[in-house]
Amino acid sequence: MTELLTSAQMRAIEQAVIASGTVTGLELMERAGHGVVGAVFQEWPTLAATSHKAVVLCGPGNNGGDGFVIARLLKHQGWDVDVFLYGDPDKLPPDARTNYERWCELGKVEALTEDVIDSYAENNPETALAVDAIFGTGLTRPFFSLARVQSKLNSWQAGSFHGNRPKVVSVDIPSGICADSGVYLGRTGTSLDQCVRANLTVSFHRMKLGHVLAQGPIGAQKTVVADIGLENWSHPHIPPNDVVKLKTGHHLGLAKRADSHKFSHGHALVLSGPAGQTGAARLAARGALRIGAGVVTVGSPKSAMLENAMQLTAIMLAEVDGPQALRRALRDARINVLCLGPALGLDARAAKLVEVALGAGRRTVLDADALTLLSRDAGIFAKLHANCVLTPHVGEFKRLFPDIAAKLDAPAATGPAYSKVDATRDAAKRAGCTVLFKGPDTVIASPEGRASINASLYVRSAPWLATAGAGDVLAGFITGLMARGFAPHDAADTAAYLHTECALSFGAGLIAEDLPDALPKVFKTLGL
Ligand SMILES: NC(=O)C1=CN([C@@H]2O[C@H](COP(=O)(O)OP(=O)(O)OC[C@H]3O[C@@H](n4cnc5c(N)ncnc54)[C@H](OP(=O)(O)O)[C@@H]3O)[C@@H](O)[C@H]2O)[C@@H](O)CC1
Ligand SMILES: Nc1ncnc2c1ncn2[C@@H]1O[C@H](COP(=O)(O)OP(=O)(O)O)[C@@H](O)[C@H]1O
Ligand SMILES: [K+]
Repeated sequence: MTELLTSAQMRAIEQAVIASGTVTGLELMERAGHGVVGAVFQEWPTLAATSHKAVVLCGPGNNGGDGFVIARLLKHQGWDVDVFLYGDPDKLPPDARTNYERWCELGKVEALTEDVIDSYAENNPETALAVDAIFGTGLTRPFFSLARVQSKLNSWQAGSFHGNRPKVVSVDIPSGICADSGVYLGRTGTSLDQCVRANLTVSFHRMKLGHVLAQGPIGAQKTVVADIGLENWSHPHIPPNDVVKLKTGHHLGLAKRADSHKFSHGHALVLSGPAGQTGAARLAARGALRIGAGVVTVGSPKSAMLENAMQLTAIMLAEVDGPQALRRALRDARINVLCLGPALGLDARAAKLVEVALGAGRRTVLDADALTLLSRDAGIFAKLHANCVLTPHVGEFKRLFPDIAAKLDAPAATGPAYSKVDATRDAAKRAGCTVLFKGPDTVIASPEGRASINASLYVRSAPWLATAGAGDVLAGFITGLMARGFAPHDAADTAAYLHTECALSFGAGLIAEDLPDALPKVFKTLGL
C-alpha cells in the first residue's frame, strides 16, 4: 500500500514541515526542481550526456516556481533554455517570485500566449525538452486561454514538432488535470485531445489522486515520484481514513498456515442461474477456490444440476432451487460467505434468493444481476449490511446510485472536482457496506470512509481485462478471500489487485477462464 494524497493533504504536510522550522518553502521548491531534472536525466540518459535546448512553460503559482528552478538548473548544465510565463510576474507567490528573479539573472522571460507558442514551435525545431510547469495542485477552475498551448504540447509529445519529438515533462501533474479527481478541467465539451499529454510526470512526495483517477492517467505515459524530504511528515492531523491507499503487492496476507485444514479457509456458496446461464457462477466459483477458499459449492437450481455437474470437479454442487432450499443450505454454519449475481437472473426467484441471502447476515458478495435487483427494490437494498461487498461496473453503479453517478458525470466547473473516490465513498455510506466501483481505476470504499484504489494503469495497464466474465471472476476472488477470513474491504482491494496481476501475468489473448488459473504463477511471484 502507498498513499495517494489530495492537494489539501499535500499542502497540510508542506505547511506543517515549514512551520516546524526544519525546511523553508524555498528549499522545498529547490528540491522539487532538482527532483524533476534528476528524473528527466534518469528517464532519458542521452539528455544528461550533452546539453540541449529546452522550453519551460511557467504558470502563475508555485508550479511555475518549480519551472523557474528547473530552467536555472538546466542552464547551469549548459542548456539553452527559453522561459515563458503565463501571468503577471508581480503577482507570483513569494517563493516563485524569488526563483523568477533568480532566473532573470540568467535569461529572459516572455509572456506565454497561444500566438507566441505557435511561433516558438516554428522557429525552434531543435528543442529537445518541453517542461509543463503551468498548473499543479493549485488548479481551481478551467482555463481557456491556453487551449492551443495545451494541444501544442500534446502534439509535440505525439511527434508533430518538425518531425522532431521533444520530451514533454509535466511538473507534479499535467496542467489542466484536477489533482484530486483526475478530471480534465477544460472548456465544457473540449476534446481531451487538448489536454497536456506528457511523456513523464514528476510528482512530489506522493502521487496525487488525480494521477490515477478518471482522465488523469491519459495526461502522462509515466508518473514518477521525487522525494523532497517530507518522509517523516506523513499526515499531521489528517485522519487515517481520509488518506486513500493505492494497492500494491506488499503485505497481502495470503499465506496459509501449515497446521490449517480445509475448513480453516472457509466454505463459499456461489449461487448459479438457471439452465443455460450457469457459466458465470462457475467462473466465480473457480476464482474463489483458486484464491484459497477451503471449500466452494455451487448452489444450482434443479434445472441446471446436470449442466453444472458436467463441468465441476473440485467444486462441489448442491441443489438450491429456491429461497427455501437456500435457508436449508444455510443451516450449515460452515458456509461463511455467499456470492450472488453472476447470471443469477432477474426473476422473482432470484430476487427472493438475494433477500434470503441478505437476511442471513453472512459475508456476501453481490455482483451483476444481484445489483440490478437491488436497484429495483428499495426493500432489498435496505437489507444490505456491513458484511456485504457490492461490485458495480459503471452501468450498474448508475442504476444503483443514479444521483451520485449524475454528480460524478456533471461537467466540473471548479476544482477540486467531485471524484470517483467521493462517489464510491458516498455510495458505500448509503449502502452501509463496502462498494468496489470497477474500471481501470477501481475504487473500493467502506461506510466509515476508508478508500483504496487498484490502478490498472501505466505499467499495470491491463486492457485485456475488458472481457466478458472478468467481473464474475473478480466476484469469486473477493468471495474466496472473505471465506479465508479477510474483512470485506481487505478482500475487495486484495482481489482487485490480484485480478490485475493475473491479467498482466497471462498477457494478451486473456479470456475470463484464464484469470483463476493465472493465480498460482502470480502467487509464486509474490513469494507464496
Ligand atoms: N505542496 C508542496 O509541498 C510543494 C508544492 N510545490 C509546487 O507547488 C504547486 C502548487 O502550487 P500552487 O498552490 O501555487 O498552485 P499552482 O498549481 O501553481 O497554481 C495556482 C495558481 O494558479 C491560479 N489558477 C488556478 N486555476 C487557474 C485558472 N484556471 N486560470 C488562471 N489561474 C488559475 C491560482 O490563482 P487563484 O485561484 O488564486 O486565482 C494560483 O495563482 C505544486 O503543484 C508543486 O508544483 C513544490 O514547489 C514543492 C512542494
Ligand atoms: N480497460 C480496462 N483496464 C483494466 N481493467 C478493466 C478494463 N475494463 C474492465 N476492466 C476490469 O474488468 C472487469 C470487468 O467486469 P465486468 O464489467 O463486471 O464484466 P463481466 O460482467 O463481463 O464479468 C472489472 O474488474 C473491471 O475493473
Ligand atoms: K504541471
